[in-house]
Amino acid sequence: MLEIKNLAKAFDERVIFKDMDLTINDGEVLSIVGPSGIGKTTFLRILAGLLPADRGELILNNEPLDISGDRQGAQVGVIFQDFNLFPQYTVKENITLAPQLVKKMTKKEANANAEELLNNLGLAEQTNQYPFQLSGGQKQRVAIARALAMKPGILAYDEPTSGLDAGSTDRVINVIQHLKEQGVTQLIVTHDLPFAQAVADQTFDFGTDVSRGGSL
Ligand SMILES: Nc1ncnc2c1ncn2[C@@H]1O[C@H](COP(=O)(O)OP(=O)(O)OP(=O)(O)O)[C@@H](O)[C@H]1O
Repeated sequence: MLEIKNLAKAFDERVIFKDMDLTINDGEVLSIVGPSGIGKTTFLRILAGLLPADRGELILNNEPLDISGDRQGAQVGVIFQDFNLFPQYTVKENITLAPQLVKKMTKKEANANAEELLNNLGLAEQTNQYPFQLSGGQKQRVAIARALAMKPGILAYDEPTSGLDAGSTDRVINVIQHLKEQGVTQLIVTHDLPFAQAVADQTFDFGTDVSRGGSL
């Protein structure tokens, strides 16, 4: 379960959002919608531990997450729009490197874990390929597998259907539903309202469900 309490962020005195309260239960899919420039990516970067919040709490499975913008650990898995795969490594290496370095998994454990994830995500044939050899949808699923390999408490996506055709969007919906059945808690930032309606148990409107303006 992720609990967000009284979270606030300003850039140079300009309050992007404040009084943000939200709870996502285990295995739930939450979509975050709202107009361009309203603060969705800023929130995602705070959740990912890449940007500091000015106040508030993030509590994942009863453990407080650091909100200083310098978090260690991989409690939140994020799939960014450009996927950030390592171009010089194969699909399997992309998925097994961090678990060995950060989670201290043995190579054997990391490989077994990667193979299971690749099978589940329909990527078995791509195991030894490099990112440049993959389609956009395949790259995205590798990014999902890489995030899941770190066994995060929550998986978050930034605009996962942007640039995808209808068939690929359906595939993303299937992957999210499959992970939901396995109990993975997921948060999705999206502009795509039909997609949000198709996958989400709960929708948070960043335009209306947080306060902004004034001072912190
Ligand atoms: N590092 C920064 N310094 C100052 N202002 C910033 C910074 N990052 C974002 N902003 C501002 O914060 C506001 C929210 O931006 P953000 O990218 O979070 O919006 P968004 O809802 O994700 O938009 P979009 O849907 O277009 O991606 C914008 O006005 C943006 O200009």
